[in-house]
Amino acid sequence: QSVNCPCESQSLCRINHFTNHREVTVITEKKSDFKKWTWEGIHNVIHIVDDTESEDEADLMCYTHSKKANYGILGRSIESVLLIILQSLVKFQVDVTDEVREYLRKPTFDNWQWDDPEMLILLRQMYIDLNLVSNLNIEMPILHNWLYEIYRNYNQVPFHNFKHCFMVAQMMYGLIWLIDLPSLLDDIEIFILLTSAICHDLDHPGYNNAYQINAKTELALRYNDISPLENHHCSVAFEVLEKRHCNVMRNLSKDQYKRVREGMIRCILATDMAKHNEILNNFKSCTPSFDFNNKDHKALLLMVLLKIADISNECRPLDVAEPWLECLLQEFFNQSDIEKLEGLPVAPFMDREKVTKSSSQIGFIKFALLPLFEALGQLFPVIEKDIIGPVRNALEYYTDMQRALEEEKKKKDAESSKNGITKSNSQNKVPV
Ligand SMILES: Nc1nc2c(ncn2[C@@H]2O[C@H](COP(=O)(O)O)[C@@H](O)[C@H]2O)c(=O)[nH]1
Ligand SMILES: [Zn+2]
Repeated sequence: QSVNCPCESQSLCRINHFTNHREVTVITEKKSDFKKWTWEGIHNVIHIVDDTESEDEADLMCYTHSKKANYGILGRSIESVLLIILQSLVKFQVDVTDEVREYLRKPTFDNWQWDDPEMLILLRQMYIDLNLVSNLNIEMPILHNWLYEIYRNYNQVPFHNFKHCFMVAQMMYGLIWLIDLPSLLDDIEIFILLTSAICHDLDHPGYNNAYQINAKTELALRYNDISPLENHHCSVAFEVLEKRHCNVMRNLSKDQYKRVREGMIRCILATDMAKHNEILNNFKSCTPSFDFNNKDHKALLLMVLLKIADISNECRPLDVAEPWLECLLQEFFNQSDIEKLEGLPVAPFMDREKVTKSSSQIGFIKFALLPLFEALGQLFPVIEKDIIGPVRNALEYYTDMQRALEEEKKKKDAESSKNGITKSNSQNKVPV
């Protein structure tokens, strides 16, 4: 399912067949606006608070010369990054209404109604409304710089992009309020949860760990095949945070910084689905006697919360969740197409010949999603109605869809045999 890409950069598009073409067109249309912006002009407009001016200049310039490998430039033109920065600059001045602040806490939040600069503003609002800005003494210009940098470091791939980062953060934010976590955890733990959610897929290339390992990519070699992607996301997160002008932790004590770093590393590494059952089983064994004074229990809780936020699309309304599934399948198919071309192993759940929306979701919801959500529900029954309920509905929806597909296949098979076509000749396969 390759797409004719309107942009000129064929080499990037080979990797990113599924770039958001609407956005590409919009950006191409707006390209002329950017002619008047010079790098120097941009640099003056963005109030970067930093003592190491020359380093910043180099950082900004890396877009034009692609000095760094990937780091958020996959499938994205320099103009698109600038557009976002400029729009956000204007919008960061804007206050978010009480109505939107309330809506932002709901799992029914619809990301498709919001553009990227608006999402940056909403992320900022989360830090404000959780009192992290005031209690952890986060300076507003630094928070802005950090958010731009986060935005820049997500690639424009079909699923693991900035919108996914936003949605995971938004679900985490919703859970924090729904469970009333500020009454159970301290500011540092809340900061770990939200910041890990924002950083957890930084610079994702759109190809999973299996691909990294089988294709012996730079990341697999660097991390010895051990969660290469999650190690990379985490490493990029701290690279960004280490820049003085982006260091939202710069007013924390050494001890607080250490806690944040340990917590974020633990949470982000936990998002590797290969560790799913191990983490779930550990969590289930501690929930009957969960103790908020026990460090290990709390560490597990934080990991489970991030994992839940990460895979939570199916607890969204159907019109929000289904486009996300389409994005995920696009990314899967993109990978399996390349794997076939390169002669690498192809996972059946990524193969366009074998997978449908329903087959993909039934297994995932039954065996990965629900067991995890229900384990958290044991500890916090308050999530039953708004979080677990919609997942059960989604399972029903996809089960019906699968049944309908099978019925259709049976009918077609019967028709074929009536017309003398043998079953093995039939092309109407229902993928499993
Ligand atoms: N079949 C589905 N797989 C899903 C869905 N949501 C997530 N996932 C898988 O889990 C990982 C999550 O980790 P991430 O950190 O990479 O985002 C993701 O890559 C998918 O493989 C879903 O709704 N259906
Ligand atoms: Zn993710």
